[in-house]
Amino acid sequence: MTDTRENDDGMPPEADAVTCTGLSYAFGGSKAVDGLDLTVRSGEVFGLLGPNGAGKTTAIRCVTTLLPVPPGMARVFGHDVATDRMGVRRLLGYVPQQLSADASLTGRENVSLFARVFDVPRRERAGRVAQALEAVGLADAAERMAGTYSGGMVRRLELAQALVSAPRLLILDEPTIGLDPIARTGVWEHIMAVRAASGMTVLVTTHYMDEADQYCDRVALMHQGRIRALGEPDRLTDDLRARLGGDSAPTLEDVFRDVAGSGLDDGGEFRDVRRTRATASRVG
Ligand SMILES: Nc1ncnc2c1ncn2[C@@H]1O[C@H](COP(=O)(O)OP(=O)(O)OP(=O)(O)O)[C@@H](O)[C@H]1O
Repeated sequence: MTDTRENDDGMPPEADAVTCTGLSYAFGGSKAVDGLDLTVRSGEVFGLLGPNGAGKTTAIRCVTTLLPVPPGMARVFGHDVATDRMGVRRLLGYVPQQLSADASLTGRENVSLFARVFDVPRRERAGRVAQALEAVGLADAAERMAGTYSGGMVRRLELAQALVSAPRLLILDEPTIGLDPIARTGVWEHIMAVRAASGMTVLVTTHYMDEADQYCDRVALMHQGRIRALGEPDRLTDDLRARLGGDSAPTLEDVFRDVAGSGLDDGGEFRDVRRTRATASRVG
């Protein structure tokens, strides 16, 4: 029997979270995103991977409505980003690379600010703010100024800001850049716990291949504005292993080097973090 139920946004429940069809964006004459075809399924953790300059942030900014694209190129749960910007924005939580936490406010005040900006109903605000802080492990630090937080705590605070509007799609642009390995694991553990509890879809950009391998259901490998490979991390590495033969044990980074070819070095190394966020020092 056909399922005729609709969500609050009037879309059928099975609509994919993100659909990009020939998504392109140019700065002047230079194409940053060049014909991206991509589907992020509802409920999955999807990683958009690539070195500096691959076009990840530009693609994300098109999907979040921050950069204008023509109709038909990108949809969020069926809403066209060009013709239904508010419909799209209501469904999104977005954590950009740039800092969004205010050092002179407490953790709770920072999240409350977002609750007001995102129009969380007044009577629900305090509860939702507390819930978001709890979800990222900051309940005990909620009354401290954000300027006293570590880099990992600031990143989790930004996650709480995005979660307070209970988005169906959480978009994170390089959520762990500039953090030490322990803080990176902490951020991911909270992302995965929230996703497990809420079933929300997560779209994340990263150039840390190991994180994508560990946490993403599917990944797209992006280079010079185009997707070079797409699939489950294990499937991508298995395919390369089958091609290489012998005792090879390729990683996702090997898959990337294989599909990107020699052009990879033109676009920067994965570990060449040009714009390390240095979160703690900048917010303090
Ligand atoms: N505002 C802008 N004006 C001009 N060119 C830009 C602008 N933003 C990005 N670009 C260019 O577009 C291309 C893609 O950049 P983008 O930031 O999307 O890549 P990225 O994969 O997110 O890399 P990074 O991890 O460094 O942010 C790069 O060549 C970049 O120099």
